[in-house]
Parts: sequence; structure tokens; C-alpha cells
Amino acid sequence: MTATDETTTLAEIGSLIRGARQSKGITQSQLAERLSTSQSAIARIESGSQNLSVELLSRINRALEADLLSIGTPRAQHLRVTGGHQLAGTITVNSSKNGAVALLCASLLNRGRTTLRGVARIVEVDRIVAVLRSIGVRATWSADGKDLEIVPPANLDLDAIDDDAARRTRSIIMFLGPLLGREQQFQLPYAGGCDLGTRTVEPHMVALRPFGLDVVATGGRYHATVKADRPDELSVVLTERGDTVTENALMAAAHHPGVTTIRNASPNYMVQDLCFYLELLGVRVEGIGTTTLRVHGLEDIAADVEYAPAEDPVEAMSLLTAGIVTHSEITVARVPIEFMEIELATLSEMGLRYTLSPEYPAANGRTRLVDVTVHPSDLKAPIDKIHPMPFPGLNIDNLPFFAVIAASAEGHTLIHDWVYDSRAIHLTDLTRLGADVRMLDPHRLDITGPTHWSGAEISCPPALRPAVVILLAMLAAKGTSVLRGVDIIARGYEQLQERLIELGAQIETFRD
Ligand SMILES: CC(=O)N[C@H]1[C@@H](OP(=O)(O)OP(=O)(O)OC[C@H]2O[C@@H](n3ccc(=O)[nH]c3=O)[C@H](O)[C@@H]2O)O[C@H](CO)[C@@H](O)[C@@H]1O
Ligand SMILES: C=C(OP(=O)(O)O)C(=O)O
Repeated sequence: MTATDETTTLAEIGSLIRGARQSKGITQSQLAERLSTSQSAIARIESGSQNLSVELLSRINRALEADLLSIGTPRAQHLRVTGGHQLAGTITVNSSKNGAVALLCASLLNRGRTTLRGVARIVEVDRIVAVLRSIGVRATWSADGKDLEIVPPANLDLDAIDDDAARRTRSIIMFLGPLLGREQQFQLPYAGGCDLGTRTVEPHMVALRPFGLDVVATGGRYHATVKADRPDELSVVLTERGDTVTENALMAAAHHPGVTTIRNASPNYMVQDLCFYLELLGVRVEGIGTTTLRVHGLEDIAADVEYAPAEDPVEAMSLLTAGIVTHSEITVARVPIEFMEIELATLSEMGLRYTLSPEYPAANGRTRLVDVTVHPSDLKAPIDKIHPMPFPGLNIDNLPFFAVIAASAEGHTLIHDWVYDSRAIHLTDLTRLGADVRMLDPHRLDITGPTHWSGAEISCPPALRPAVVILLAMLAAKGTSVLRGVDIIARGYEQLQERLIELGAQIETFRD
């Protein structure tokens, strides 16, 4: 290693330590105290001007309860599940991954301070936070680790972008909308994400063209240029009613000093979260919750605001499924009911018995919540196929949960995932646990139940929702199952295993 390489590495380690310390909400002096050293030594470590021994690094890891650096190959996490038991009690839905990532990207629009309250501590959020920090944004977690304060700098350092974190998430595509109001030329790494088959970014390019954006995708990067002159009144017609594409158009419109009409917009939950936040910034949005949005943008946005992202309907569906397939009575608290109505109506047709509490508002004051109690029920297959639709329709991310529910129900269910080319295939892993799942083609599954679930050892599918579906089936399966390589679950769920254990699930975590 050359002296320059070594300095760069120390600086990188220093900035990792600073990030972990700030995310714990502790000062340099407090960390110094935990390590029995001085505040100035911590300042030197964080600025990369002090050599570090492996011993000191592992003490810092322990002091920050972090896993900053591991030596050797990272050790995958596995779960041992002893299933076939009923669950009991109440479990609360967290705020959503998809709302959080949209809001994190939107915070780039605001020169003021954005405080997001009750952000889910999930890997997808960490990745976007890492990208934001790498370009100079100050992102600080509160001492209890729940709230995130974000302050962008006057000038972003886009050349320093954390490529690795950016490439691991698809949400990086949502930097286009806010950045085109700030920069005339910029580059972003290609978007990544779960293994669900090809997902086009073309609708984003079409949606952002009226704002003067031109993108050439080459060499693993989007090269963006923005034309300055554009009419005050803009009209955007989305070619797909996608969630992130609507968010991109909304963020571009928020910074366009005129009125933008967005047609064929998604009215889905994460889009609504974004609209509520934009309103706090002073951007007027007409038509929230509909497919036509009229956005009254602002040339300059500088407001200190606080917003609490709404509860996650997909987590709600995941938790309800845990109760359904284990024949348990559990209460899932804080379910955003507007985004679960079709799912519950479909489940009701299948024979699920459930009760709802009166509605109450979420912390954002806008989203309607209820507590849902599911009662042990003998399910039957629905008469019609189950298929998703853009909202208002059965949520595309909730569809995989119907595979394990259908396998628990009496009769044949046809599940049609027309959206993703290779999400359904991951659900065929349910056969390893005893389910009768036939793949008719890449988009259609014929599932025959009820299943006499039995334990098995399975490698975790490389896709978030199917991974959780397999875990939930293991809770239903008598005997011991092993789910290998479950790190992907943390991309979208905070402490899922631990929270299921609180309901009485028997799950042990281990590493090789
Ligand atoms: C960060 C985030 O918010 N991610 C969500 C968002 O991703 P996102 O908005 O990125 O979803 P995509 O744009 O990739 O759409 C998903 C797939 O649906 C297809 N498509 C979508 C809409 C449409 O009207 N017609 C159509 O064919 C797309 O071509 C693509 O193959 O929406 C997806 C669909 O709800 C969800 O699974 C993701 O969890
Ligand atoms: C497909 C999903 O999300 P993303 O858009 O982050 O890949 C998901 O949440 O299931």
C-alpha cells in the first residue's frame, strides 16, 4: 500500500467511525470516555490522521455496538426455526421502507433542516443515508436511534458519491428528480436492488424530460444534463403508473417554479407520504390520493420541518400472514387501512375471520390506522385468481404473501404476478416445506392446499418478500427448519425475527 492509499483508507475508516458515532447520537467526548482515551484522539481517528490497531478497532466496534469492519469474509446469518406453534399477542407495524427512501431523496430539495420521526432502521435506509453522507449531506440519528435529521450542504459533492451503497439500491434513481433542480450536469451510478427480473428506468426518463432532463446511460452510470429554459406550466404524462416514477416527477415539480400537472400518477402510500412532506415544505399539491396531481413548485425551498413517515402496509401484510398461517390469534397494531382494504376483502372471501379497532390517525395526522386482530380460521381458495394492480389495487409487494396463505387454504389458487419477471419463481421454494406449488409460466403459480407443512433447510431467496414468505412458512411447518443467508430481510424489516419471537415464535439466529 502506498502512503497515499494508506491515508485514504484511514480517512475512510475515520468517516465510518464518525458516521456510526453520530448515528448513535454520542459526542466525541462520550466515545472517548468509553474507550478511556481523549476527545482529541477521537477527533484524530475520525479525520484519518491516526494509525489504528486491530485491537483498537474492535474496541471501537464494541463501544459503538457496531460492526464497522470485519476481517475476512463476512459471515452470513442464518435462522433456525422450530415451527408448528401458535403465536399470541400484539405486534406493531413500523414506518415504511418505501416512504423512508422517498423522503430521504426528497430531503435534497430542502436547504433547511428535515427531521424524519420514527424512521425504520433498515439496511435500505442505511444505504441511502450512506449515499447522502458521501455527497456532503449531514444526516444524524437521534440518541434513541429513531429520528433522522438531514441538512444538505450548499453544494453537493457528487464526485464523492458512495458508488457501492448506491448500486445496491434501486431507490438511487430517485436522486434524479431532486438533483435536476440543483445541478445542470451530474452522474449517478446505475440503480440495483433485489433479484426480481428486469425493471425498466425508461418511464423515469420520459417523466423527467419535460423538466429538461436528458440522460445517457453508459459505462455503469447515468450521465444527466439539464436544460435551464422550460415553460412555467408543465404537463407530465406517466407511461406507467409506477410509484418511484411518480415520486421523481413530484420532486422535480416541487422545484419547478410554476404549475406541473402529473397524469397517470400513482396514489400509493409512499407517494402520499412524499406529498404530505412536500406540503410541509410549502409546495402545494392538489389531488393527493388520486391519479392526477397538480404541483405548485417553488424556486427555493428552505424550511425546518418535521415529518413522521406513515406505517408500512407491506409489513402489516407480512405480520398478518404470520398469524394466518400459524392459525393464531394475534393483533397487528397500526395498520394503514386505506392500503390494506383489498387484501382484507380477499382474505375475507377466503374465510379469514378478523376484527378491526376503530380508526385513529397516524403521527403524520393524515394516514388512517386500525388495529387488526386475526382469529384462527379454516381458509378456502378464492374463486378468482389473485393478481396485483397499481394502487388502488392489491399491492404488488403483498402478492407473495398470498402464496403461503393459498398453500394453507383448501383448494386451488391461481396467483398471477404480471409485474415482476422473476419474483414468483422464488415462491416455488415453498414446495421444499411440503406445499404443492406449480409454476405454470414465469408469472403464474397454481397452488393447492391445505399443506401439511414440514421443516426443511432452504437457502434464502435473493428477494426481500419471498425471503419473508419462506420464513413465515417455516413458522407454520412442524419440526425444525433452517433458513440460510437471511441478511436480505434486514433490507426492509427492522428486527423482524426478534419481533416474531416476542409473539412466541421459536427462532434462533446463528452464523457459520
Ligand atoms: C422504493 C419503492 O417504492 N419501491 C416500490 C416501487 O418500485 P418502483 O416504483 O421502482 O417500481 P417499478 O417502476 O420498477 O415497477 C415495478 C414493475 O411494474 C411494472 N409496471 C409498473 C406500473 C405500471 O403501471 N405498469 C407496469 O408495468 C414496471 O415496468 C416494473 O417492471 O413500486 C413497486 C411496484 O409497486 C414496488 O414493488 C416497490 O417496492
Ligand atoms: C421490490 C421491493 O422494493 P424495491 O423497489 O426497494 O426493490 C419490495 O419492497 O418488495
